[in-house]
Amino acid sequence: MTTSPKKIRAAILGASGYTGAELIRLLVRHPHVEIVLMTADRKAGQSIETVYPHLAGLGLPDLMAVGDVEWPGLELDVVFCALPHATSQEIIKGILHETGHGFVDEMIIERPADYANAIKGSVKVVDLSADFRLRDTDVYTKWYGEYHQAPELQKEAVYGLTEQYREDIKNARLVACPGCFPTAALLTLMPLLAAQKIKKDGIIIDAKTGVSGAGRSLREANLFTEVSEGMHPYGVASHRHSPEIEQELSKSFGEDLYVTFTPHLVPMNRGELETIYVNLAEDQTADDLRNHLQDCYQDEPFVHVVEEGVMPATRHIRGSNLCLIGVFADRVPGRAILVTVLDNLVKGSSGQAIQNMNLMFDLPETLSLEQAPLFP
Ligand SMILES: NC(=O)C1=CN([C@@H]2O[C@H](COP(=O)(O)OP(=O)(O)OC[C@H]3O[C@@H](n4cnc5c(N)ncnc54)[C@H](OP(=O)(O)O)[C@@H]3O)[C@@H](O)[C@H]2O)C=CC1
Ligand SMILES: CC(=O)N[C@@H](CCC(=O)OP(=O)(O)O)C(=O)O
Repeated sequence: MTTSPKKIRAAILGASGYTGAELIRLLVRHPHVEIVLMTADRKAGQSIETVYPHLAGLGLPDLMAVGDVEWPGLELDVVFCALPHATSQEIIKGILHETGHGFVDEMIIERPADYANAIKGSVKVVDLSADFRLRDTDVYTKWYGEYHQAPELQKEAVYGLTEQYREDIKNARLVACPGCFPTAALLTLMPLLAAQKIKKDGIIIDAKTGVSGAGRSLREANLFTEVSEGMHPYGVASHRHSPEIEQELSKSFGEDLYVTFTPHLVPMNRGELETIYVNLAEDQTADDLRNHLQDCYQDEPFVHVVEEGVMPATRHIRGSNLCLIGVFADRVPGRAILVTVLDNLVKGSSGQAIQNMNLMFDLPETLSLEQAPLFP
């Protein structure tokens, strides 16, 4: 007689948000995961089908306020944190505190007993927010405008760009999933810079994103009337993803570098497209870049380099964990243009988070992420 293995007990903090809903959509098909806790803020107390009728009939727990959670007895194995940045760090600090590896600071953890015995020593945290992505505390303060509440964990966290940091992610207890724009930019540029196929100077990342990237909170700037039938840049020369992209690219290249990064909001629900302009290194051609990227990603389940002449588009990745990369020669000598697409709510956040969780639990990386994109 075979016994079925015990399921991974998962919590989704911020389950009523866009990335939270996407975690639910994907995880309910995961053969080894059971969602035992879901939290919300304004929506606390409601059932998930009230908030999201598309998630009806799945037998999920109701949404709770974080402060009302009876942590003891939950015996969580993994916590997905899909909360706004700055909110995540305090809660994660509290959760990891009681594992015996945490860093005690009674001034900051006001009610550590709330978490006492709730969490097993082996609990793992997958954070979707920006709180643990930047290594340097001062850089975090500069770009996010506040002091970090858990600087030790900031140093400990593993940057969750799966294809680059797979081995570190497997052994991590806290993974900081990259932002959606950095995911596309880094998957495209890190292998090229590491192999010195492109120059470090003059990299331009022109990004377009769907409106769900801004989250579900009501913001004037995201009203239908503000967004439909037009497009506009935002965060020009000041977007928080610039230092995140530079941190990782500098590591790949081995020297500090800067990028010009400009995101644009376009009237679609989800999806992201980056057109990236680079200067080729000596003796390199666009074909060399394509061949190199194809070699790097040939065994990857989710990152694909399209054949010459094929144009990646957001409709090719919608609802999937795919990232597609196209490489084109510029007519300006010595330059190339790369086009990268992914779904901000899947590979750009929740899908990548689950990919990382699979690694952290020694499971096949593709579990619950295999579905093809929704097309047309
Ligand atoms: N959207 C995207 O494409 C991406 C988002 N991310 C990051 O993921 C995280 C979640 O984003 P997203 O899902 O878009 O955001 P949403 O605004 O859609 O959802 C935020 C969630 O957090 C809850 N929440 C808000 N404030 C608090 C609080 N003070 N305490 C406890 N819970 C709170 C909300 O509850 P309620 O609804 O009840 O108010 C909701 O469940 C963010 O850090 C974001 O930057 C990363 C990559 C891509
Ligand atoms: C349309 C829109 O606003 N998109 C968000 C990107 C979402 C994301 O990845 O943000 P975090 O770094 O906070 O996780 C933005 O540009 O800030």
